[in-house]
Amino acid sequence: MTSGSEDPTALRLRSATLAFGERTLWDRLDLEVAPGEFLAVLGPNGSGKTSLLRVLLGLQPLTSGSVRIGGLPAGKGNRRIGYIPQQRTIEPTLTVRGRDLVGLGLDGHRLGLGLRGRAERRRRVDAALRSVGASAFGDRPLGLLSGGEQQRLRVAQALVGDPALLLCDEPLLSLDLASQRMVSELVADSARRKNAAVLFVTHEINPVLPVVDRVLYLVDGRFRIGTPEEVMTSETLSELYRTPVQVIRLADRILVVGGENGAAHHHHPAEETP
Ligand SMILES: Nc1ncnc2c1ncn2[C@@H]1O[C@H](COP(=O)(O)OP(=O)(O)OP(=O)(O)O)[C@@H](O)[C@H]1O
Repeated sequence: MTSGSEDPTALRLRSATLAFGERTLWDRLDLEVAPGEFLAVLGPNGSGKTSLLRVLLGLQPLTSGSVRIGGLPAGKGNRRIGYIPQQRTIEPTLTVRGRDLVGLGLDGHRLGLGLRGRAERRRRVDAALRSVGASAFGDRPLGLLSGGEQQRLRVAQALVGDPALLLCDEPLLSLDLASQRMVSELVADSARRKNAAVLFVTHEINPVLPVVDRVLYLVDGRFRIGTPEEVMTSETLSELYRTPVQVIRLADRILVVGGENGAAHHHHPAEETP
């Protein structure tokens, strides 16, 4: 846990509202996330998931309310935050190596430019590559790696600076089911080891279900926060979507049928289990 003088919460939103013009993305959101906690952020397209991460990164001011990261106001370049941005395809011609990408996660960390600093930088990058099982391909050009391998490196980049808060924006998109599980577990294990809190934006709860502590579900300005058992019910989701939604539990999976976003659960064929 954190020392006594620090804020015991990794992040705290109080009555946080974000609106663009007439459109309110979320209204009076109260959220506290503890160190080591894994929060999945769910919701249909345009419900404000990415905007929430941008607020925490200090890139987007709130319309009203307050935000604190480890007790401090959100601000740009916060080294306590690790960030996995929404995935872009890496050009196959990109010759930058994985370890260079991971090293970018140390920019802004004052390790010095001398020999000592360079050695320390290398030691940390090597450790981060090892922690995601990427040592074998860390020296290969990024563009030639598979989606799952690239995603491991993005996780390593986000973790190399030892963040207290890890923000992940749909890191599972376009990965096959096995890679989705692998990346989810990697993020959860690494964060838990360092007692870092995780906000994990995803369309699909199933790959993260085994590691999720709580869910924040955003729909059209409304939201619910709770354990998956509390939030992922027909009653709660029907209320949120204001239309009948059926939640079906099938073995260890949750199927959501109906709701304006019902189809979103089938947008990404890679996410479906045979
Ligand atoms: N700076 C801005 N000015 C005006 N509108 C914005 C701004 N930033 C985001 N929006 C709008 O807010 C809405 C929410 O966007 P956001 O990217 O947060 O949604 P999301 O839940 O992450 O969606 P997706 O699942 O599609 O990624 C969108 O309709 C977007 O166009």
